[in-house]
Amino acid sequence: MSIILDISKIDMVFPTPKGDFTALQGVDLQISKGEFISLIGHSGCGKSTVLNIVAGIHQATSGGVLLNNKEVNSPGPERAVVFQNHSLLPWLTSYQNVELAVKQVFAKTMNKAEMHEWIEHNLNLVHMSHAMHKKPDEISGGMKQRVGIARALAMQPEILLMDEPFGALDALTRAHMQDSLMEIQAELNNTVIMITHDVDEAVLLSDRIVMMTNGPAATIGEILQVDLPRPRNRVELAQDATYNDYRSQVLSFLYEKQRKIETLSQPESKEKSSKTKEKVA
Ligand SMILES: Nc1ncnc2c1ncn2[C@@H]1O[C@H](COP(=O)(O)OP(=O)(O)OP(=O)(O)O)[C@@H](O)[C@H]1O
Repeated sequence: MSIILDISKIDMVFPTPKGDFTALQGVDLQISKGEFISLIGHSGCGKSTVLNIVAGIHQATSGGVLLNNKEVNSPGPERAVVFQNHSLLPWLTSYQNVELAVKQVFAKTMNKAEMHEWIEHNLNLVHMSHAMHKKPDEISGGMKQRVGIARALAMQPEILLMDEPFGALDALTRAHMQDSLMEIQAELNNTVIMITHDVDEAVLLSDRIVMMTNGPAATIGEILQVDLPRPRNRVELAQDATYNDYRSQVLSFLYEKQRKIETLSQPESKEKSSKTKEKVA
């Protein structure tokens, strides 16, 4: 398969009042077209920093990112980002939120009728046609997240970047969203990088799970290839020995090899790392 994204030897150093802080060191990852990659690691290890560099929001201190052999150094519609908190504009309806993105990308290539059809098509993909004229405060958290995904998909990005997209949802809604995302990806063959704290979510959705070491100077510790046939069914997989073996390998990396040492002098990391544990329990 062809490499679409080349993350090459990335270091990221943030200047802070206490001096330079090396967040990432030597992060190197090549991603093929159509791959679903999860980034997992303890809180604060640098997952969002990696995603933000790929999104073009941050510039790596050294090393760089190539998308289809072109250097990434600013945000662009070919890399759509879905955040945990949907980030819809509250004064616009679901339809209008998607429309805004579509106009940004396709104003020169689509006429009005084509745009209308394309917006409806993408809202349909995430099963939101029935509420497309509602504003964000009139729909549930899961529905808002669906609109955020429709907006990202409607830009026809080369890569979908998802930063804990389902982190704020209840378990049942989360499961529905994961299933929808798997269906959409099977249909569109999107290349996806998703940050998650949820081991089951990572194994269920991914082709590869990229496990990051704890910072400072975090890097990729291990990469797990998930060779489970698709379509994947969560109920059947719960009993599947291979699935459970993958799950154990991720847990072992997080809680044995990269055990997060919590001390009283690190109240913030203590609070943050409990986020990972909750999802795992
Ligand atoms: N702009 C910045 N200036 C200084 N330090 C930063 C900056 N952005 C991130 N960091 C630090 O870099 C490290 C990595 O942060 P990052 O947000 O990428 O971690 P993360 O793995 O995504 O965390 P979480 O899972 O909690 O979202 C952290 O120690 C963080 O405090």
